[in-house]
Amino acid sequence: MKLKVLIACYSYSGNTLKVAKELKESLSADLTKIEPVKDRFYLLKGWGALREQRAAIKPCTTDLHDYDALVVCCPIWAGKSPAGLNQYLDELQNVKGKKLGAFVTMGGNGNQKATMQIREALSERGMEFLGQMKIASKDLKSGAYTEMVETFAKKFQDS
Ligand SMILES: Cc1cc2nc3c(=O)[nH]c(=O)nc-3n(C[C@H](O)[C@H](O)[C@H](O)COP(=O)(O)O)c2cc1C
Repeated sequence: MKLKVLIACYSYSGNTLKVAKELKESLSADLTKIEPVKDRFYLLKGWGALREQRAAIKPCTTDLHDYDALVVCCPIWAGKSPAGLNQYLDELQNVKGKKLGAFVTMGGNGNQKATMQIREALSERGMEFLGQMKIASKDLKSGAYTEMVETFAKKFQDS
């Protein structure tokens, strides 16, 4: 069965959005952009993420009523997910019983907690976690991310 997938993408400088657009093509998915109402200075971005804060976001698709699956994606900030992304997770509706995936883009290759944060927050609300992907800047530069996207997409094609 072909899943109807929503990709919810937070991207500050475009890396995550670039990957999200490729996944969108691969899955014929819809894409909604998560954008903060206010931009914050670099250090406050990191601090908000580190402290698992919330930050107001502009209207976007938060109701999963018409979807079978959700892929949440964002950059890593201070090892974690941006405050606006955390806010988005809180605002999601009709998540129970739906499939979930998460991916992050990041400068380095560290032990990043963001995909776990997304998984935990939404598994608690009854979503079924299908998989994750972590894309480093070097994967974006070399083009290796394309194959990673195809492998990740398969989890949503075969369900
Ligand atoms: C405030 C801030 C904090 C960051 N913290 C990390 C980090 O802890 N680890 C890491 O690997 N990259 C970190 N980065 C780099 C971004 O995760 C990386 O460049 C990402 O691909 C950006 O995605 P975007 O272009 O979609 O915003 C940070 C970037 C910013 C702006």
